[in-house]
Amino acid sequence: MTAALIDGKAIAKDLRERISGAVGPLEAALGRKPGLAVVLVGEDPASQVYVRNKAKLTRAVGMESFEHRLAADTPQAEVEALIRQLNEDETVDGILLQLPLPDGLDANAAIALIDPEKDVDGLTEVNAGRIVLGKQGLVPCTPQGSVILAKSHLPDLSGLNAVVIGRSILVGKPLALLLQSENATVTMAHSRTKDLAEVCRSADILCAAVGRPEMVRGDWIKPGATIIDVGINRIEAEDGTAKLVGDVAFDEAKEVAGAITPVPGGVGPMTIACLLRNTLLAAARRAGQPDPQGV
Ligand SMILES: Nc1nc(=O)c2c([nH]1)NC[C@@H]1CN(c3ccc(C(=O)N[C@@H](CCC(=O)O)C(=O)O)cc3)C=[N+]21
Ligand SMILES: [Mg+2]
Repeated sequence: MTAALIDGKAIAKDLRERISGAVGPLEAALGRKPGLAVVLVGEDPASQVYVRNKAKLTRAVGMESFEHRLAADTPQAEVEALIRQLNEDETVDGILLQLPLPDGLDANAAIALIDPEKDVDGLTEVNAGRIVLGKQGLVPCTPQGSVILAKSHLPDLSGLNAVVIGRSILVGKPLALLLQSENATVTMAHSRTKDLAEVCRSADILCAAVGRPEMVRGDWIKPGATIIDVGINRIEAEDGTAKLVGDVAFDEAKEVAGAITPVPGGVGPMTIACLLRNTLLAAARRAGQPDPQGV
């Protein structure tokens, strides 16, 4: 058996095109483009690539991109002053503080300052609380993208067994809640879970978000299951070059699963598309406009 490939790159492109179509009418209503501010502290090369891609795709859908690059030794007070300034800036609809921050900086204290209506990463207590309460808010991008990919193959998740490995604040925890709100029966597994392989074998939908290269093996997978691989791990290939792999051993998994997301080209591109979607929603809501439809 060979699994169907869930093409995150194509699904993300399609979502960005629909976002792009909604930006024009919103721009007319606002009298300006929706704006996304990205704050990058320090010089982590992987973060720099990611921030550059985001800025390019933000402009490609017709939004304004504001980039703020601060030195790795920037004092906490200066990071916080920038966030306060972006909160006040009417042309900024979304604020993304690129994580992790360099050592010595307190990410939680900085995130807590972000205006929840501009919190396009969905990391503030207000937006986390809204997910728990089932209220409308801004949902973290990677979990949102993961659910869109799962539903692209399985439109109705109702009654299915979903297993999420990983319980991070950015991904695992909100992903489990979103799957539950789709009426899946959700198990939140993690590094201390007993008989993890056996738990995974119960999954109709298996989401791996642990950050361990190829940890999930083929024999952990129920035949026909849908696999959402959230991991993006940079490892050294046999020939010494760098390559990206997920948290799932793809070549083994594809022989057993019904459908699987590749890495790269799976959840990663969806994360960025959902960030743009959140920026669009934040811009509309801040202006008292209805949520754009069809995105
Ligand atoms: N506050 C915050 N929010 C984030 O969402 C956030 C963050 N900080 N810090 C860093 C991580 C990383 N991240 C990625 C998103 C997309 C790809 C992506 O599109 N990857 C491509 C491959 C890119 C390549 O080739 O390197 C893919 O999977 O196909 C990767 C990584 C978001 N992050
Ligand atoms: Mg864990």
